Order: sequence, then structure tokens, then C-alpha cells
Amino acid sequence: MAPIISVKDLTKTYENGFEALKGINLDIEEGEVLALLGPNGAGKTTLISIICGIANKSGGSVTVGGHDITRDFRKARDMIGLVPQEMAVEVFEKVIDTVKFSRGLFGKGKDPAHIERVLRDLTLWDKKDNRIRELSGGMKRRVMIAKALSHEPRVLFLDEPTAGVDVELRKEMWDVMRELKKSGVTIILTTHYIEEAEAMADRVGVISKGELLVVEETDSLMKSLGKKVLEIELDKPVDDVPPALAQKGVTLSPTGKLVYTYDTAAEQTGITDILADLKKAGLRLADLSTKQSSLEDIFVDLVAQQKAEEDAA
Ligand SMILES: Nc1ncnc2c1ncn2[C@@H]1O[C@H](COP(=O)(O)OP(=O)(O)OP(=O)(O)O)[C@@H](O)[C@H]1O
Repeated sequence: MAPIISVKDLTKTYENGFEALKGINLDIEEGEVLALLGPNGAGKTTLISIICGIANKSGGSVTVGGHDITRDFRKARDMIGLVPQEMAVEVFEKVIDTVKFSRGLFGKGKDPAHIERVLRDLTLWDKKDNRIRELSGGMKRRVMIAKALSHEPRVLFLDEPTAGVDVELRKEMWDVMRELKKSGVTIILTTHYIEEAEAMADRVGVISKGELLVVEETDSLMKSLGKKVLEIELDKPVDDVPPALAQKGVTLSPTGKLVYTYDTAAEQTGITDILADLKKAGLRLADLSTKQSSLEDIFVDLVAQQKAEEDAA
């Protein structure tokens, strides 16, 4: 099946000369949930703004449902719903009116049954006559989604849907996205949170400095990213790592702790062996801690890996 969105060699240079996208290639399949993961300033918003027709591209091409976003803008845009990062709602307006208005902006005829379905799916039907300022933060976010779905798009973009919200509301938004996926809509979300990508996405794309470093099935990406660091504090610091431990990749930190990086997805982490080797070497533990490699570490790894591959080629 042809991809619902196809991005080819897409570049964006802002007027001040800043190169925000450096040749992005990406195909998005109908019905999938794709998470675009990346640090601040990576180019995520720029990418989705171009696909949604809010920003102009500098080079390359984008099609949505086979329609070129430049030549066939109207048709391409009609297929897309966008939930932007910032709340853009008229607080004095009634929920149902603002959703109907959004549909009207796309030149679509009235369809009360569709509006009702969208509001019911988002559990907003009871609130349809409330003014937006009377709603909770979670409900306001759902109104934004209802507006984006008002004209029956086949693709929904969510730009950082859970930035700055508490854990409970994040989970609520995840449930909403899962329900939307069931209805067959293709979802592209941007996020800083690995857990969000892991919980929601069929595939994850990692963007850094305007480049798409990798696009992969979430499970396999998490396997390659899922590293943890074990730090072992000894009751008496050592000058050298005992050979049996050094062989297993244990190193010494500047503060005299033994450090071991392991793959959380591996069948065996090797930690049991390391603890046994410590005992054999006559070393005693004072403390143990583990930490998950951060998003930043992962990007560093990915960039280093990419560079090594380029050098080898
Ligand atoms: N209008 C503009 N003019 C010049 N540079 C811009 C403009 N808009 C964005 N940029 C720059 O382009 C880069 C990518 O920005 P973008 O907003 O796409 O990143 P992002 O990945 O969405 O980041 P965040 O996670 O912080 O939202 C940033 O360095 C940003 O400063």
C-alpha cells in the first residue's frame, strides 16, 4: 500500500540562514502511530509545520494521500488534523460551537452526527454546552483534539500532546490516542519522552539537529536504546579494576566507583556474575545504584554510531 505521507529530501533553511531540516526522508503508513522523538530544537515542529502547510519548505517534496502539499495544497491539507503545542481555544466559546467552527474553516458542510461522534469519543458530549474556560486542563486538551478531528482528517498530528502535564493527565491522553488509533486514524506525535514513545508508538523516528537519525519499530529501537548503568561503591576504593571484572566491561569512575553498562532488554544482564566476581576478589560493597541512560545519552550514542558508520563506509 502506498504510504499516506511521503517526505522526500525535505530541507528547511529559515530566513536567518539557520538550517533546521537537512534532507528528511520518511514514509508514514496509514493507520500507524509514529512518534518523533528529539531534544529541544531538533526540528520536530518545523517538520510537522511543513507537512501541515503552516511553514514553507526550502527543498524536497511532501505528499499526503498522494497529493503534493505545494501543488495540491487544499486536498493535502483537508486530510490532516493538527493539534498544536500551544492551546489555541476561544475560552468564552461553547465546546460544541468551537468544534463546529473548526469544521467550517475547512469548507465542509454541517454534519451534526460527526460532531456528536467526535465529542462522544473524546468524552466531551456532556460538556458540549459548557464554555471552554469552565473545563479542566485535560478537557481543554481534548477540545483541541476534537477541533482537529472536526473535518474528518485521516491523519492527526499531535505536537507534544503531554508537555508539561501531570502523570495522570498524561495517561488520560494516552488512552485518548489509543482510542483514536482504533478508529483507524494515522497519528504522528512529537515528544521528548521515551516512555511516551514506548507506550504509544508503532514506530519511532529520532530527530537530532535537523536529521532523522533512525526510524524503527518501537520494540527494536527500545532494545537498542534500553541501557542502564550500574554503579558499585566499594567499602574500600580500589586503584584498578580486578581483571575478571575488567574483562566483563567494568570500568572505574573518577570517583572510584565501579561502573557497568548493561542492556535492559538482554536475557542476561551479567550482574549476578559481576557480584560473584566481586566476592571472589575479596571486595565488599558499600552501596549499589542503577540509572537509566538518558535521552541525551541515547542521542550521543546514535550520533556517534552514525558517524562511525559513515567513516567506515
Ligand atoms: N522562524 C524561525 N527562524 C529561525 N530559526 C527558527 C525558526 N523557527 C525555528 N527555528 C529554529 O529551528 C530549530 C528547530 O526548531 P523546532 O521548533 O522545529 O524544534 P523542535 O524539535 O520542535 O523543538 P522543541 O522540542 O523545543 O519544540 C531550532 O534551532 C529553532 O531555533
